[in-house]
Amino acid sequence: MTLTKVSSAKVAGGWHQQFSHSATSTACAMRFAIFLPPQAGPNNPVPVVYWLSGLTCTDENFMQKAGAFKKAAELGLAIVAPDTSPRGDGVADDPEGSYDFGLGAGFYVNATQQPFAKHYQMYTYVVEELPALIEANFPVTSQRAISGHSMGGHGALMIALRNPSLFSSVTAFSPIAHPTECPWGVKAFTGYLGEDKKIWTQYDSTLLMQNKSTGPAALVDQGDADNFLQQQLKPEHLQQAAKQSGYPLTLRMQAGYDHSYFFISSFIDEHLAFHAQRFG
Ligand SMILES: CC(=O)Oc1ccc2c(C)cc(=O)oc2c1
Repeated sequence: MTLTKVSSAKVAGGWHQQFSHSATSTACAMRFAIFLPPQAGPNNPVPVVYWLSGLTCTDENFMQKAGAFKKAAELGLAIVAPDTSPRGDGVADDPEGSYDFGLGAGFYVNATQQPFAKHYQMYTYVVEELPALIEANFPVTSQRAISGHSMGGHGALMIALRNPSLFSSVTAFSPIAHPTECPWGVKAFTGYLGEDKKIWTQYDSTLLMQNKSTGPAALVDQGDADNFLQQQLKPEHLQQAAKQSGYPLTLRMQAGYDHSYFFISSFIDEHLAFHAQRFG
């Protein structure tokens, strides 16, 4: 598999790089960003934290705004940030061009509906194709954790819950915690997965957590001044699910924080430390 280097810059003693490659799962060129800490090398492979971004984002938002590099360098963690949807000529978009469906809004599911099914296979891309590519081409171990924001927080929780042997821990900022019961989720799942709500359940963190008493340790931070909290995010549903099943979830309400990267940058060090502790 050929990787094309798009950019490279030294940061925090390590390297931030962007690559594009031809992806099989999404049948198009995909771009991702990677941070390699200074200690990563052929004789010292490091664990990887996968970061899933939110609506409208690309591989760039987290890398430019989260302020994660110094802590990741200190802890010896690589970070990989994929794009949030397939893109390019021939990739279907929302005919209305909205920000919450289509390009930049893949929701980390495998679409079954036309015209999205050909390219919108973000679940397989993130769970299978990207980690295989990263582990074949960079000095990393097969130890993985996953984290994300909003739509990406939904993706991180859902992917960790469905793949407990692949991810040792999961953290999320402001996740869309119960997508089958909020407007963003209902719109995306109807468009990508169709009307059958039974199919939706496999992609809903709250419904998955309700039925699991064990799995990757989970940490969720949610700002209480987030404009999307009540209508879209519903973290209390996730907490109730964890209470019901006994799942190891820590949900922290953070006073005064909103939905932005100011919030993420305030707590990202703690999320990286949470993952590092579970890598051991
Ligand atoms: C860079 C940035 O602020 O990203 C951002 C802004 C808003 C949202 C919303 C509203 C939802 C989401 O899933 O992600 C997201 C990301």
